[in-house]
Amino acid sequence: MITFEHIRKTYGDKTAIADLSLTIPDGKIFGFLGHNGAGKSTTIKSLVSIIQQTSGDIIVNGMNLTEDRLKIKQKIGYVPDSPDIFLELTANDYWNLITSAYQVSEEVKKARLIKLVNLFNMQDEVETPISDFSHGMRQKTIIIGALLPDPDIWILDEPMTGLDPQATYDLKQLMRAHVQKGKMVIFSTHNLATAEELCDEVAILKQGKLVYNGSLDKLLATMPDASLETIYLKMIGRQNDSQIVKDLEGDDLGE
Ligand SMILES: Nc1ncnc2c1ncn2[C@@H]1O[C@H](COP(=O)(O)OP(=O)(O)OP(=O)(O)O)[C@@H](O)[C@H]1O
Repeated sequence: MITFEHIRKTYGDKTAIADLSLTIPDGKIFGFLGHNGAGKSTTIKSLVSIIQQTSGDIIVNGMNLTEDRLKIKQKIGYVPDSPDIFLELTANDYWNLITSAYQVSEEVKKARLIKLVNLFNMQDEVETPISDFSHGMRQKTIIIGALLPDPDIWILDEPMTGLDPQATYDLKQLMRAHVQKGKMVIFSTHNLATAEELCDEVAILKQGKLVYNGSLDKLLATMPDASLETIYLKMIGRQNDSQIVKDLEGDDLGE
């Protein structure tokens, strides 16, 4: 279980997250939703120790992140929001870097690497520099790296961006299988159809504040027959968007 207790993060005068408290249970797929700049990546980066919160505590399986950073990091597999890292390395060099940082045994590495590389259809690209990859291939390389050490907690910041339909399908299957083992998957997405299909629990952020946190089913039950997109936009979207579209494109919208 992960608990955020009154987390606040400021960048200079700007408050990116304001007094965020929520609980992420084991055995569930947990989705962070919110408009651009809502604070999803800031929340995720605090959890994976890329940045440090200005105040508040993050508790992971009973350990305080500030006190047990390394122990907690060993349990986490993280896919950042941009796959444009370590561009000079080949895919294989990158995976070797990850497995040595996580002290993954050669046996585990071999067994998992072959399966993941085959699953994501990267067999012919193992020795290619990441700089030569398309966006989706870079994304697959990072996902394989994150999952190689077999971490308990998966934290994926917009993981489907740029993935082809097959890789998206496969990743969704992996996410479901991981939580079925009682483990944890946390991800952020702008794709509300994907969130509706995958998430057990969601946190919806607006300008750094929590608008909803809880079961997706309960949220959907607030408006029977409405999609998550409809509910989400009602909660935090503009009310006058159709007028703006008409102003931009005229009245001939085929409505
Ligand atoms: N390094 C930084 N310096 C200053 N401000 C930052 C920095 N990183 C993020 N912010 C600000 O913090 C707020 C939250 O940003 P964050 O990246 O967490 O949003 P997000 O929900 O992940 O957005 P997106 O969906 O666009 O990726 C934004 O207002 C952003 O401008």
